[in-house]
Amino acid sequence: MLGFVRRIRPVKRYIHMSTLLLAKERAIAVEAVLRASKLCQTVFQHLVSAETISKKDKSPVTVADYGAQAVVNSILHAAFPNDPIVGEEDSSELQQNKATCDKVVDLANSVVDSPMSTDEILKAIDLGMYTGGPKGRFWTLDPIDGTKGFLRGEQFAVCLALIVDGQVQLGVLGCPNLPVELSKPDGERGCLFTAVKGEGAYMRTFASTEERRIHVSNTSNPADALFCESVEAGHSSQGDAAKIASLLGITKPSVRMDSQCKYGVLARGDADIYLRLPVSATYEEKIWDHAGGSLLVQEAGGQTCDVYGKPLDFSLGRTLRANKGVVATNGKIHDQVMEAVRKVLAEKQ
Ligand SMILES: Nc1ncnc2c1ncn2[C@@H]1O[C@H](COP(=O)(O)O)[C@@H](OP(=O)(O)O)[C@H]1O
Ligand SMILES: [Mg+2]
Ligand SMILES: [Mg+2]
Ligand SMILES: [Mg+2]
Repeated sequence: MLGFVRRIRPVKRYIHMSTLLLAKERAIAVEAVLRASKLCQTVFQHLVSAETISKKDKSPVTVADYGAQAVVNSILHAAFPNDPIVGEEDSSELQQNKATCDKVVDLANSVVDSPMSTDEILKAIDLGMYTGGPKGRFWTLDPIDGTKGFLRGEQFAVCLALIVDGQVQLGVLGCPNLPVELSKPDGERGCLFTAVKGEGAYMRTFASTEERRIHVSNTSNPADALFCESVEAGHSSQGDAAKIASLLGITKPSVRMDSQCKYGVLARGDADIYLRLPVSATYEEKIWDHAGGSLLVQEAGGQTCDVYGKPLDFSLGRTLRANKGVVATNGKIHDQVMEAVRKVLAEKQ
């Protein structure tokens, strides 16, 4: 029994008034994601320098990854002690590095109400070692999705979702660097997306608790579509994406963006398609990279599936091993997009 988490005081609730289902889960998840997002912002301000970026030194993101996982897991465990967690990180490497570990402890304690010891923080991180699967309820956490974007000072997201009997029921994405309006990159940043299955998708800014319902775009001609894809060529085949775009008659360049922020911009209608096309035959997508984002797009009126048109299957453990890649659209152009995806993949056979 992890007695330490009882010391964390109940968190303030920000519940959308019409939310009936999973109200407590939603409120706790939002609070946990906001606190972890704050930790990530602190790390970026204090630990990321031009030198870090030029040397491809990943240590700041390592500190933020562990710190954010410790914070979210401890808040979840205090509120829902019986819920297992599938988290991306575990503490094994951290235990070998005292200097990094000390930084993680200080950071995590800067955003929780009651300080935790080193041992408590390591235990909180390792609450994330659950294997997932088809039965019961569990959370899945990506403490920083888009680690490369984080280091570049671009997009990243703290991503949390609740899965019950293999179905994603709740998703919360904290996107600290995402412009509130994509067309105003120098304007306000910091967006929090929330979706509960059957209850729609919502967005608020970090600065305000007021939520607004969001919807996918109305684009019905694929040629007019704006599509988004990863920045990293190793995560999604940009060549295949370009061929699919060309088949659809799309002439606008893609929006390249790290992390599940892509699902957020699609859900609020700023983009029409998100393509994630497999680069390697063996890579299995991780459930924490897609659970929250895919629910968000569906609840905003869009559609998601893999490159073969199969629904994403979150019931098989820590990865989406029955799926390959991801296609998400505003729904209205889904069939045309899938036809183009099939053609391009068939040409590769
Ligand atoms: N070969 C690969 N194909 C697809 N995704 C990959 C990959 N290697 C790593 N990733 C995942 O891509 C995620 C980032 O997605 P994106 O490219 O959309 O920003 C990473 O999440 P982390 O940054 O949390 O590790 C990682 O899990
Ligand atoms: Mg990730
Ligand atoms: Mg991550
Ligand atoms: Mg990672």
